[in-house]
Amino acid sequence: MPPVKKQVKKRAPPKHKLPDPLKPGEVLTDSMKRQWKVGGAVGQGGFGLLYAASPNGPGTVGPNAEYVIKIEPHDNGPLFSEINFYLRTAKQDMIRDWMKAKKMKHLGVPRYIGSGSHEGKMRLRFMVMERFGENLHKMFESAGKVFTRRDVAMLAIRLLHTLEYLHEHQFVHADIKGSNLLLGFTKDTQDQVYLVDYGLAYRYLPDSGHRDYKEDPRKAHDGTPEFTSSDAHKGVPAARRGDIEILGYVLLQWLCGQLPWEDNLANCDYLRDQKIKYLRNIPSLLKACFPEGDCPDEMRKYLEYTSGLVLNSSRYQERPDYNYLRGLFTSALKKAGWKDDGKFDFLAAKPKASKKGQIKSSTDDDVQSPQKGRSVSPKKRAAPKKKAVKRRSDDSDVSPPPKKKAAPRKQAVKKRVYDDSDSDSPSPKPKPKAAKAKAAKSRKAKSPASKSPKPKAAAAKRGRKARALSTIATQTSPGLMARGRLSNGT
Ligand SMILES: Nc1ncnc2c1ncn2[C@@H]1O[C@H](COP(=O)(O)OP(=O)(O)OP(=O)(O)O)[C@@H](O)[C@H]1O
Repeated sequence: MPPVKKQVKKRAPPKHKLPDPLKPGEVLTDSMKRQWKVGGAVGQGGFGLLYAASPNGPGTVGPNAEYVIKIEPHDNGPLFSEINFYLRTAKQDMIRDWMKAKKMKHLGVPRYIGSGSHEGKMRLRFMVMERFGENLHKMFESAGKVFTRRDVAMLAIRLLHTLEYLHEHQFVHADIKGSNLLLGFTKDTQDQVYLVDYGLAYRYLPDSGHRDYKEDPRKAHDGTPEFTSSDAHKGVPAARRGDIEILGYVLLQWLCGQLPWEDNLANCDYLRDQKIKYLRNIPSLLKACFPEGDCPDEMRKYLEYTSGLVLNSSRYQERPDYNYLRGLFTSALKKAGWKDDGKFDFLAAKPKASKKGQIKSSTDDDVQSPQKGRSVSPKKRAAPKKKAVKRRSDDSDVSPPPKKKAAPRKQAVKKRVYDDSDSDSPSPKPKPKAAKAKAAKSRKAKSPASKSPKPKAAAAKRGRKARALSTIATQTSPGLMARGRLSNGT
């Protein structure tokens, strides 16, 4: 891993505003005239708020309410994009029909429930969603920054189903990562994993046909730095192969603990070059991630497939072979004698559920490594500073934010800064060797030959660091954008 330490110029986040908080008991009426009563706050995004909610009725909204309402100021962009995605892609009957046709019990795409505008002190846009539980990034941290091979295989199968659905409905997600993957809310639904946050979702296949391969440095590096695709690093419109690549990095990180380029997340050109370098030489990527040579075969094959797909610009519009990729993981499970029962090993490492089975919110306490029962200090495990750049899809069925907010080029940028600092100081250095050794031990413990017990140590969860996020919302018009070219290695 080269010790790259280039100076990074950071752009200041664009100005944005958070919505005024809603009062518990406030009633919102959606575009179908259904009324929703707001309960307590359950989350905060970059510049939106989430509340528990129930259909309007007598009494207050309880802690186990089945819905959440996400609100943003009306002239912000991301929620506008998200609602557009949900309306086109995630209507309940669409998802039901797909699952029926594929004989599936679960699909990790949240159903569209409703949306609307609300006039209060400030004009708000809101969306009603099903309520979900804990996110996989927190689970990953609680599990000592490594998931077992069995868990990764079960997750990969579910996520490839989810991506296939999105892709077959003309969209790519473009920001797949643990913090956007939520488990079901109740104990009974914790085998279900939902992909949320469609603020970056992109309609790669509009009615006019698949987008063209066009590099544009001005749009480069959208997404979450460590995971985003080579195409995104070059400013190429997001396509299906990008989601496959991003998922590959996420799975790889879950298995080995840390990606080789996490030493300099602030430098997006470095990340692009590293990813392309390693894609051209998968054995070197595996060596960097698994120094003990214990990379699961299914992961190696997944990466080899991804490399072929991504490094060849003539395969930009290709439909990924979801069956082949899922088959890698189902065969691995079968070969090892593991059942795909959705009973994730990492759940055994998670703090106890509350009385009614809901997952408790996280704390900033130390996290115990379930594999070793060892405590890992928060300092060592602090996430490096990361930010995701978001650009809105340009097809919409909902009324767009007002034009006064639009930038001249009609493009939306949703910029996310993890951690509460926006300083230019370099990211905290990860500890590659320790993480890799831990990951190797965990993989061994879960190898087909061994039958080690599931981790029992109750792990306290750490709270996520505060985030700052900004958006300028506008309409994107790729045809108007100038076409720059970077060396792309294709
Ligand atoms: N349906 C849901 N049920 C429960 N919690 C949710 C749901 N959707 C999102 N959350 C949680 O709310 C928080 C913010 O949600 P989300 O990521 O969608 O917002 P955002 O504005 O896109 O934020 P960011 O992109 O900065 O993460 C996250 O912590 C997420 O885990």
